[in-house]
This record gives sequence, C-alpha cells and structure tokens, in this order.
Amino acid sequence: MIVRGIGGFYYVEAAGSLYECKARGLFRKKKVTPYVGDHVTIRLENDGTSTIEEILPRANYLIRPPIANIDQLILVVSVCDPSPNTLIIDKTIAAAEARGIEPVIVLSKTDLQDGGWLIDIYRTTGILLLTVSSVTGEGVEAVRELLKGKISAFTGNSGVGKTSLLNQIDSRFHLETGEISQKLGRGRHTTRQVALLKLSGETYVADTPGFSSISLERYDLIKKERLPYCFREFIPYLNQCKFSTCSHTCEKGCAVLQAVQEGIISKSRHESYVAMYQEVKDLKEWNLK
Ligand SMILES: Nc1nc2c(ncn2[C@@H]2O[C@H](COP(=O)(O)OP(=O)(O)OP(=O)(O)O)[C@@H](O)[C@H]2O)c(=O)[nH]1
Ligand SMILES: [Zn+2]
Repeated sequence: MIVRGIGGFYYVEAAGSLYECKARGLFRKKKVTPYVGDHVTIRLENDGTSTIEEILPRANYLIRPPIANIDQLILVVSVCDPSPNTLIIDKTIAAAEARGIEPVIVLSKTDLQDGGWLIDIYRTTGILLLTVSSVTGEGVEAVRELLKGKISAFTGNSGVGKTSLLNQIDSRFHLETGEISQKLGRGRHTTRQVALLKLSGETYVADTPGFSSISLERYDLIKKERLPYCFREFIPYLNQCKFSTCSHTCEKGCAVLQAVQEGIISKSRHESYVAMYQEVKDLKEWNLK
C-alpha cells in the first residue's frame, strides 16, 4: 500500500517494510496517478531501487485530498474559530457519499461552545457526529475507537484542530511525521502532502492538507439526478413525490419538502441541497467529467 507520495517518489509498505519506489513511465502515458492508499505491486530492482508495477482496482477515491481506498472520511468542524459553514460541510459529506465513503462529522473545540445548533442539524441525518475537545481531552477516546482497524481520512478547514486532535489520539503521530520529514530533508510545514500514518496494526490515518473555504471544484460536482441520493436522509422520500421529475427544491407535492416542513429533515440540509442543485442543474454531461 502506498503510504506517502512526494516529488515523484512513492513510499510503499509491503510485508512490514517501507520501500521507496518510482512509478513506471507507463502510468504517466496513461495519465494514471498513483494515490496514497493504492494497493500496488512493486518490483525490487538489482540496483536496490524499486518500481511500482501495477495499481490494483480502487474501492473508492477522492481527488481532493488525493487518496484511495478509504473506509471513512472524518470531517472536522470547529464550533467556532473558524466558524462552521453548513454548505461546505454538506458539500464535503455529499462528495463522500457520491464516492461510497462513509462520512463522519467530528465537532471540535467544544470547550469553547457546545455547538448545539450543529448537533441539531445533523441529528436527523443518520450521519455519525462526535464531539471532541483537544484541550480537555473530552471525546478523544471515542474518536480513537472509531479509527480502529480502518483507514480514515481527516478533512476540514485550516485551523479547525485536526493536528491537535491527531496528536491527542496518538502521541506517535507527531514523532512519525517528524521522522519522515527529516528523512526527506524538509520541515513539517513545507510537506503539505497526503500521507498515511500507521497508528497500529490495521489502523491508518491520512494526514491531508486543509481544504480551502471554497473547496469543491468542477470535478467534485455531482449530477442533479444523483444529488438527492447524496443526502442520505432524503432517500426514503425520493419515490414519494407527486411528480416523478420532482427536483425536490420547490415543487408541489414534494415528499422531501413535506419532511422538511414536518421537521424530519433539517432545513439547513435542504438549503444546502438546493444551493448545490442550482449549481449543477444547467450543466451538461461533459462539464461533470
Ligand atoms: N479551544 C480549543 N482550541 C483548539 C482545539 N483544538 C485545536 N485548537 C487550536 O486551534 C488552532 C488550530 O489547531 P490545529 O490543530 O493546528 O488545526 P488544523 O486543523 O490541523 O489546521 P491546519 O494544519 O492548518 O489544517 C491551534 O491554535 C490550536 O491550539 C480545541 O479543542 N479547543
Ligand atoms: Zn420531491
């Protein structure tokens, strides 16, 4: 498995050892980029170098951050400082749903505010939400449990507390990061690359660069037909609308809107859906490739 990629080199973990590999020229010709998390076969050359020969099929992948075969995407959202943006949260969740990756929300800095309004919004979604404070340590154990035996990617705006949380989860995290940076002759802050850090046996965590505030670019847009299914709590209502062509944004007899009115679906989630729908409704197929 590729655990780190940097400057054209890939660090591949195989049978308990780490191999520094180059990718074959073939990948470049085919415009295939090996991703961290990819399962690959490697060849050990006689001169001591190693080459990635083949990338095995991916279960899933994200482009931003570039990573493959993730079990869960953990979206860290701080209750304040920086203040949360529900549209960005919902876009990130939808991007995970569209790719078959389980989204989890971790509400951070709960020592500053309780974040009750966010808990209210996500309570009815069926998406797991944990609260954590890296200052008091509250909730850290639950996050540690959540990670066990899985490959997890953390994401969230710069400053929400991802690094603080990871350091709380495992003190070796810091150490390993330092070691790898040293080996590559770079400081921690210049190596904003994705890497998989092994916390224990089968537990890996991706260290990913922070999303900028408008993080989702064209390749992350989800087709309007598919969009409602990326809001998992809408799914039970999607076949119950009066019109089969219902966009679930404003139509009469829309079962989703009805559920919003009854408070079963959060208004905030529906607003994000409508905003995302407006973004993609007029796009043609080729825009979405
Ligand atoms: N009060 C409080 N502050 C926190 C908490 N977690 C992190 N912080 C502070 O928030 C700031 C950002 O924390 P980081 O852990 O560096 O955030 P990050 O998400 O890793 O940021 P990037 O590396 O830029 O992506 C630091 O000043 C931390 O001390 C928390 O639980 N409570
Ligand atoms: Zn509808």
